Amino acid sequence: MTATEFHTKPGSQQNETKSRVVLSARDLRRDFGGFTAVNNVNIDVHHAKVHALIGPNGAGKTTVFNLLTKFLQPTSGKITLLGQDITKTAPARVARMGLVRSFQISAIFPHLTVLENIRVALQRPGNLSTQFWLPLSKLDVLNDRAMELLTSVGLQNQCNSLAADLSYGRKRVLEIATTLALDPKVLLLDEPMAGMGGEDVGMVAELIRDVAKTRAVLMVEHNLNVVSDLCDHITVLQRGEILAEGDYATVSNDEQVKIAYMGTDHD
Ligand SMILES: Nc1ncnc2c1ncn2[C@@H]1O[C@H](COP(=O)(O)OP(=O)(O)OP(=O)(O)O)[C@@H](O)[C@H]1O
Repeated sequence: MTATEFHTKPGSQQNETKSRVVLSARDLRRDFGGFTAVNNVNIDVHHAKVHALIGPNGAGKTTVFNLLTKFLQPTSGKITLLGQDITKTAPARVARMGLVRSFQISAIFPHLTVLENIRVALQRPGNLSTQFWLPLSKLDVLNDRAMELLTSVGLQNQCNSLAADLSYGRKRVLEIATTLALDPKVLLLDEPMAGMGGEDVGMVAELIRDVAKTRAVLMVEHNLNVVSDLCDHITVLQRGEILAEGDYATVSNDEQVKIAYMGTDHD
């Protein structure tokens, strides 16, 4: 199976046990002028699960991400985070409430070391941002926590390397680690495997699996091998609306999904 073909994977069905919803969207809609990019979208993201948002180009995945993180305001609908209505809440406040979005590799400071990158990220939740005028050495209190975080993502041996010198995959791991410094309850990842080779994909998939043991992960992902291996629940979008949802076995067996992906109704 190639990464873009949607085939049934025998034995890939996973039990979807009833669990706690931490992020939900109801009747989400977003218009751009006269064009409706997202319509009637309902999503429930569960604690300790990996949820994928997939669909062909232009399906509305990025728009849904921007709506959930409040970078875009919905035309209508309701978004709830940890039981609180965030439909009209500003993005910065939503992030402080625990909904954190990964900003790809560009979010890393390339000329700081790996450890310094994490220390900078740790300043935010620790209210140390007002201490920017202090010398970096004053931030040594953060080293223990930073090393703990780096160890948890397997970057402890690169702690003194410049971020710029890391491999592409490790840069992505570092970037995810900087988001973990905010201790998110829900982590949104936009194409975390984009541009990666097989070995790096395996490393980042392992990290995401680990991260999702204690928080919800919602990810846009084009690589269907990754989706089938990693994701507990999948929402398939097409032309801004939900085409199918369920575990991988369910959506991969859905005739509408096969047609959307293959442009045909046979395997
Ligand atoms: N700011 C905007 N103004 C007008 N149209 C927009 C805007 N943002 C997105 N769209 C349109 O909304 C539709 C959904 O776009 P979106 O980027 O959400 O899709 P996507 O599923 O993320 O696509 P891709 O996989 O190609 O990134 C597209 O037709 C796009 O052209």
